[in-house]
Amino acid sequence: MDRFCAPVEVSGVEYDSRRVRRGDVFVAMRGEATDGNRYLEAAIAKGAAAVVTDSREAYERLRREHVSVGAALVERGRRGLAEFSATVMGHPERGLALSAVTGTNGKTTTAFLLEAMLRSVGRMCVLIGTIETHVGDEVRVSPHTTPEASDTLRIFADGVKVGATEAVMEMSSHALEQERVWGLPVDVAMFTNLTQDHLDFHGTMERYFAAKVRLFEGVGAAPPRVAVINEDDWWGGERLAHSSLRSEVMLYGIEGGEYRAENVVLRAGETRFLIKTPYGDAALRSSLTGRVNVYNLLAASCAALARGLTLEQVVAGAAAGAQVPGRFEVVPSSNAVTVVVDYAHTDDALRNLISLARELVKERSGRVITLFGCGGDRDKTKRPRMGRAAGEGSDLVVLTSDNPRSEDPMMIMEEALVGVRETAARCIVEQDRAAAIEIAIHAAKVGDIVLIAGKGHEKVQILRDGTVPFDDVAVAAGVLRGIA
Ligand SMILES: CC(=O)N[C@H]1[C@@H](OP(=O)(O)OP(=O)(O)OC[C@H]2O[C@@H](n3ccc(=O)[nH]c3=O)[C@H](O)[C@@H]2O)O[C@H](CO)[C@@H](O)[C@@H]1O[C@H](C)C(=O)N[C@@H](C)C(=O)N[C@H](CCC(=O)O)C(=O)O
Ligand SMILES: Nc1ncnc2c1ncn2[C@@H]1O[C@H](COP(=O)(O)OP(=O)(O)OP(=O)(O)O)[C@@H](O)[C@H]1O
Ligand SMILES: N[C@H](CCC[C@H](N)C(=O)O)C(=O)O
Ligand SMILES: [Mg+2]
Repeated sequence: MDRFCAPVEVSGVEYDSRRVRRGDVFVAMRGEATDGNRYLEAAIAKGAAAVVTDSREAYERLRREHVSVGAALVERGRRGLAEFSATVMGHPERGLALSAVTGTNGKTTTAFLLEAMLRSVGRMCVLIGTIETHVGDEVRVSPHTTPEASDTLRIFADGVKVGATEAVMEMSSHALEQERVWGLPVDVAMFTNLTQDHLDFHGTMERYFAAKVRLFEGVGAAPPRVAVINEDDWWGGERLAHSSLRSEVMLYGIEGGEYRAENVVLRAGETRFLIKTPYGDAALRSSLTGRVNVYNLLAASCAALARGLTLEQVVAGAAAGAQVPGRFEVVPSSNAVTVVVDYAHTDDALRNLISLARELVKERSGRVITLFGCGGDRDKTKRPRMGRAAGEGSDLVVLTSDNPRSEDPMMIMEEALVGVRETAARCIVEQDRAAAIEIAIHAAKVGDIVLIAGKGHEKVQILRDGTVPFDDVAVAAGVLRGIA
């Protein structure tokens, strides 16, 4: 890396020219949609004191045309962003013990559970993930599941300031691949599972897996001290656990694993099992619903043990962990129809969700009605797979829009319909999500369950013409009130 060629005092580090403030270092990075180097002048006009760039051409231009602005050339923008941010902020990452979770599904839930366990023994935490960001008791919005390094470090710094000692964060495959997490010293790393998603970005399952594996190799930092891995998942048990890990390994599962759930009892609003560990066994109870949450509870329990909690503290913390917004969230109603909002947006998650619903309605001979859509500007190959998964277990499918983003919603639904048509399920297609929710709930009879999948906690719908407020729980509650 070339050194700054002008002596500068800097106040902060920023990678988006639109957010630069006077005295900041602007890190210009080449991206997929655009190139931060196009915005050098904009950043300087806003008062950038120095520019770090990953483009030699831009660096030369800076030295010629902006002699009063500091300049540095780095090989990779995101690494530069992480390293400059950590230096400027005085290394807040060193003040927190970091637990990180990756995997296709279950990251948010596992992170919430671990945070609840750590809090239950009085440890103050930072939490970074899809739904929201926590700095101790303060709740902030999360624009991304895993932020860029400068944003993460700022959150960490705020956490350290208010006395946090632990951080729990989701590390998405995008973030691992792009090295948004460069230099973060992970103490405990968790792998939940790998099933198909994001192939638009990663291309193949092997490359998607390779991105997840980076968490266990260390991204610009030492490998994690402890690796917590789902042994029942093929990619976890057969591949990751057998790779050359340099961490202490904790394997969990229901079928396998040294940390194992036995005598599993699943009911609506209650999950109980015996957690068997090398430290002894304990009865664990949680208000979360479904087999997938047994896995999330096991992952969080292993991580909490690795962070020094006793098994008694872990089970007490699991009992204290509350509902995760938009994850098997039952919409309150006085009606005899059960309506559930869930964030299932892959075929695997839909299949798990539907089989859980099927179990729950079995005794009362109810039907399963599944509403879903597929996100635009995301993996197209998962659309027919999601359609097939929805159709296979449901009595009725209501196919609608999720977040179409820049795409034509009708085209997205056509692609999903291909999969539904391979099954025997009856299918109603309604592009307007609110109208579709109404159709699904009105189609339900006493004893039925209506699954509203895909958007979970989200409070907006992203359409081609803009982003509009939208909340599955609120819409469903409104429909239920209307028929109460
Ligand atoms: C595919 C992807 O991950 N893209 C993210 C990535 O974009 P990129 O590297 O291609 O950057 P770019 O948009 O080309 O811009 C290049 C640079 O120019 C800068 N810029 C751009 C415009 C401008 O006016 N000024 C300026 O300085 C940008 O800030 C950036 O530094 O870096 C950008 C800056 O942080 C993100 O906004 C962008 O998220 C897009 C919007 C996105 O939708 N990301 C999703 C897919 C994502 O990351 N999701 C995962 C969770 C997925 C999951 O596991 O389910 C997540 O961690 O949130
Ligand atoms: N351990 C699990 N295994 C499989 N499916 C799961 C698991 N946990 C949750 N799910 C399903 O996946 C959905 C999303 O769960 P969660 O938000 O915890 O995952 P995530 O990995 O954070 O997802 P995202 O990458 O979109 O943020 C849930 O609503 C549920 O349907
Ligand atoms: N983190 C995931 C969330 C998908 C949620 C679903 N509602 C959609 O918009 O596809 C993604 O960005 O792919
Ligand atoms: Mg998440």
